[in-house]
Amino acid sequence: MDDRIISANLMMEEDVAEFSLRPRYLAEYIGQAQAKENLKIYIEAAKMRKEALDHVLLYGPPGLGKTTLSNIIANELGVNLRTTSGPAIERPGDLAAILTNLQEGDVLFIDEIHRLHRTVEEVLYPAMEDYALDIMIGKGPSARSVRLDLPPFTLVGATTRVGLLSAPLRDRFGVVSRLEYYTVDELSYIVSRTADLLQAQIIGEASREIGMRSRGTPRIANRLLKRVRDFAQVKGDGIITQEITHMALSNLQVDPMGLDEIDHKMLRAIILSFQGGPVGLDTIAASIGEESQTIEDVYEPYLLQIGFLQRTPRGRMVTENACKHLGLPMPKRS
Ligand SMILES: Nc1ncnc2c1ncn2[C@@H]1O[C@H](COP(=O)(O)OP(=O)(O)OP(=O)(O)O)[C@@H](O)[C@H]1O
Ligand SMILES: [Mg+2]
Repeated sequence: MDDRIISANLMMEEDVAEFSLRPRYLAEYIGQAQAKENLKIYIEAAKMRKEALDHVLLYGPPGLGKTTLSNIIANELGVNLRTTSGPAIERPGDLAAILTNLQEGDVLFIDEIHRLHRTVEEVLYPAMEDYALDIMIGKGPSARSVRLDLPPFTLVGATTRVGLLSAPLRDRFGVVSRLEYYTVDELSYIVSRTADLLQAQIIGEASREIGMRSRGTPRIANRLLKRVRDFAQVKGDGIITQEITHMALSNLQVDPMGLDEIDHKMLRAIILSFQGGPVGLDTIAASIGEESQTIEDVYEPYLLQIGFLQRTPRGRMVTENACKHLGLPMPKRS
């Protein structure tokens, strides 16, 4: 797990604190209008029919609110939530134990569902489709399969890498929602809301400033707010002003677009060493001493989103906007 201030990944000590900042109902959940509207209807319909909600797959970059939304789904349905994750379920029997303990209508949340073991995944197919569990009794030629009924339940799966999901698993979700990066307005609102919960005083411009530098990601917004609050307490009178925010964020080396040294290093390398690209991901990774996978999952998505980077069949290319932002001339390509 990386420890950049602008990492969208959850840091260890945030785990507990994050819990209390999580919105608990759809009405408190900011942004993601599309996903929210649809879910609201499906939840209401399921409740009217007194049926389990159809299985829901949530996907999108880290820190956008997948775990939060799964909690909300259970709350709105008024059912129990059982939480686990792909890598935590080691054997088919582990999943069978979880499934047989569910009560009617419950939500089972499987985080990082793309990391489920194949053998475990196969238990899930009949469970999702027919609310049934096929178990083998005996060994060798006398082995036979017995089918157990499960209570109707809702599987909520979350993943940052939907491309790694097998087709049979993906096809068994009735509702598939992609979470999008948040707008600056939405993030500013989230920052104000979190400040309220933390009983910190923040002025509107400061919320906006933090919103702008949060890479479209609520988790980053909340983290930056907490660090800025520290600065306000020590260097100011506790009130989070725009001035304090500027000072704190430049100390944290988060630039006005929310980019940090590693983003800078990567963009500069592409511009200065590779004429702006196209250049392969592995080559970029080697030249800045990072792993390709990390670049692809963590750094690159936001740079693509803001149009600083382009993916082409021959590799990554920087854009004119990226050069402008870094104050470098756009390289001439031969
Ligand atoms: N729509 C939202 N409104 C307000 N706060 C939000 C919203 N979405 C997320 N947050 C806040 O952002 C933080 C991160 O959200 P969450 O843990 O749900 O992200 P995630 O998508 O599950 O991330 P990961 O992929 O790392 O598991 C939470 O603390 C939550 O308070
Ligand atoms: Mg999560």
